[in-house]
Amino acid sequence: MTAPLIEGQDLTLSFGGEAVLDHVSLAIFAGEIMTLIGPNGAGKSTLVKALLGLQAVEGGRVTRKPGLRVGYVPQKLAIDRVLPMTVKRFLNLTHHASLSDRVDALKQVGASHVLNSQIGDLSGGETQRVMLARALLRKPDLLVLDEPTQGVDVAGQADLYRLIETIRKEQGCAVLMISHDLHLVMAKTDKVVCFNRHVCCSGLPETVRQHPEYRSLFGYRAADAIGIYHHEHDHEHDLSGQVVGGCGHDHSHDHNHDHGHDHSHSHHHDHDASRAKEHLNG
Ligand SMILES: Nc1ncnc2c1ncn2[C@@H]1O[C@H](COP(=O)(O)OP(=O)(O)OP(=O)(O)O)[C@@H](O)[C@H]1O
Repeated sequence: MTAPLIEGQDLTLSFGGEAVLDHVSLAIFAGEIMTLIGPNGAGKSTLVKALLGLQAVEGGRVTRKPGLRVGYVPQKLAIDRVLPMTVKRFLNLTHHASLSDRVDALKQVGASHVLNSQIGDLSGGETQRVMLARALLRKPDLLVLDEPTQGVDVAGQADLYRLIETIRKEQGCAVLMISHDLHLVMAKTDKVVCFNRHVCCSGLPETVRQHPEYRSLFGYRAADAIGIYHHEHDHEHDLSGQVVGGCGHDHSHDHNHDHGHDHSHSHHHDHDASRAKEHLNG
């Protein structure tokens, strides 16, 4: 097997005494689309930064292929949107690219029309495309996208995932993404890593969607992503609604766990089923 582009082995890191990376091992290989999913505060962005060498870890080792070129689109735009700046100029900020390269990069992401627009005037979808174009100017072996569809409406989200797939095909680059769009991820990813401070489960989307830890983390949204409703509980909740057992560490974070009542036994939830259907229909 060829060497991975990036490999993290047994990574550990704590913030304020709380483990954010708890013995995490992960490898990303050339040409694959890998998506990290997990609840808010699960440590996904921290893991990505650790893999890119932007965040120091306390234990473990990160190995990157020598000469690896990475195009990284972070979660938060580090530019002042009030500052007057055209897209043309923005694309030239971090490294100089010829005008024709900038025009080509915008064409690749279907955003040629914004070349002379002000950054602050772009829609959510256009902003994400410009950020992608900027990452592509590095001719990356690996594109790293932290929530590429933030600020983008539902129809636009599907378009963006299609675009990412096309870019992967045309450029032959690997893609490492963080996403909350479960159903789209399940359709457009080679490998899914379900993450909550440690790797809960990983593999093909079909494999992960069968996994009890995936279901326990995402509740009815997991069913939404599957397209059928069949919810089995493999874990229990304590009185405050925290998950006991299963993948759920005892964090004070939102687990996206949408159960307001106690159910410490295994059964099917009709009310959640109808909500999942509503979600699917609407
Ligand atoms: N530099 C830092 N110093 C202290 N705490 C941090 C730092 N970076 C992240 N954290 C904390 O670590 C935890 C994980 O954060 P992280 O942003 O990695 O989660 P995430 O899974 O990407 O979340 P989200 O889905 O909400 O973006 C959070 O509790 C966060 O507050």
